[in-house]
Amino acid sequence: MVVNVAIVGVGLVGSEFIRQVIATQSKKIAVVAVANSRSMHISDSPLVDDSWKDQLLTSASPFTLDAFTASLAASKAARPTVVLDCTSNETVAAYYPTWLRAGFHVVTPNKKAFSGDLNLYKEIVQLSSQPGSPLVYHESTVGAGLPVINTLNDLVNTGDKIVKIEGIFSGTLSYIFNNFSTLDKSAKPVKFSEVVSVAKELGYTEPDPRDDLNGMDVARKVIILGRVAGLDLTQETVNVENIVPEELRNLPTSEFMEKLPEFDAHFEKLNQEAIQNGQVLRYVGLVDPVHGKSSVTLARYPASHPFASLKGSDNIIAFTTERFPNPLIIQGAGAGAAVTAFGIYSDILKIAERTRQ
Ligand SMILES: NC(=O)C1=CN([C@@H]2O[C@H](COP(=O)(O)OP(=O)(O)OC[C@H]3O[C@@H](n4cnc5c(N)ncnc54)[C@H](OP(=O)(O)O)[C@@H]3O)[C@@H](O)[C@H]2O)C=CC1
Ligand SMILES: N[C@@H](CC=O)C(=O)O
Ligand code: NA
Repeated sequence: MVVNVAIVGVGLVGSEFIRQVIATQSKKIAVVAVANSRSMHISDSPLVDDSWKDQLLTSASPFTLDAFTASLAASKAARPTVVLDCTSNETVAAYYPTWLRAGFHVVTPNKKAFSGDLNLYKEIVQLSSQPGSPLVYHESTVGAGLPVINTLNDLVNTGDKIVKIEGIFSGTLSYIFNNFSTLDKSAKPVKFSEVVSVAKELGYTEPDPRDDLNGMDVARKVIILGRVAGLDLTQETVNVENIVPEELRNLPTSEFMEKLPEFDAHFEKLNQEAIQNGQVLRYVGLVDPVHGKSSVTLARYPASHPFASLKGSDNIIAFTTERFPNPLIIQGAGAGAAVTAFGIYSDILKIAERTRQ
């Protein structure tokens, strides 16, 4: 079945998703609406080229969630409609119950609804879990397009018992520490602030890189995985190590990037302490249902550990379960527009498949 897709948020990820749909000439997906924080463009026919960018730029329709939703009602009568949230906004995330009640499916890489208010999360699960109810997919909220949520759901739904989920869940922090903290003597030494700037330029970071460095992005992923595994995790119940120096925590984003070089020596000291012990620094998330101690920490690993040999912006997620005492491991690129859009694209194809008549 062809599904209509209405996108809120056409930045890096949203626009890459549209590019992939157009490039593959999808027969299952018709992108019919685009919006950013200022305006919206509702199209009479599916987008087939880049002209939506100009149409959105010159659109006279200001974006509001209510107006956007009302304009989708007509298209819903013709086809199933998926609202795709490609913002990182909490107000947009809090609107999912309204969309679900209106009969729209929801797909998103936005972590806020699944890692924020527990009541919102439970309401979304409840509204999307009745027979015939609209569907919610959020694969790209953890490990971008890597099949992490799907695998965890399969483990849980088939009755496996989760013992531990441990990994490097941040493409940004993986990239930063893989390059900054290495035992490879042939690698060119880099300054911490330089490697953060490159991660931002490559599109791995959150709009404000402090949302990665303060551990909140990883904590959100730990909370999402914990909740899918059946735990009522919240930001209060996950222990998070914030590595943003105190002095930089309340500055505007641009000033933060300007001042970060002043703290290069601090990060280099941490790095040298690890390296002199034959270890590297890695920023690691842990879901621990057995001991109830889920956490995010900057830890040290010896060269022999799988976390020490990661490359690029790869994520690694190890599920230890009753059936997999030797962990089931998923590894690969966990950030960047292309792989995040891939996760969204495959989620929407699942909805197209499940709504086939
Ligand atoms: N980049 C990555 O590697 C990954 C990203 N993600 C997630 O994907 C999502 C999108 O990331 P990315 O594309 O990099 O972000 P960008 O900042 O590039 O784009 C965000 C888009 O959302 C729009 N937007 C923001 N607030 C609102 C609002 N209140 N109402 C309507 N539109 C709004 C922005 O519009 P405007 O331009 O007008 O502000 C912009 O179009 C985030 O949730 C991120 O966490 C997940 C996995 C990996
Ligand atoms: N900033 C995040 C993007 C994906 O969630 C990351 O680096 O992993
Ligand atoms: Na994923």
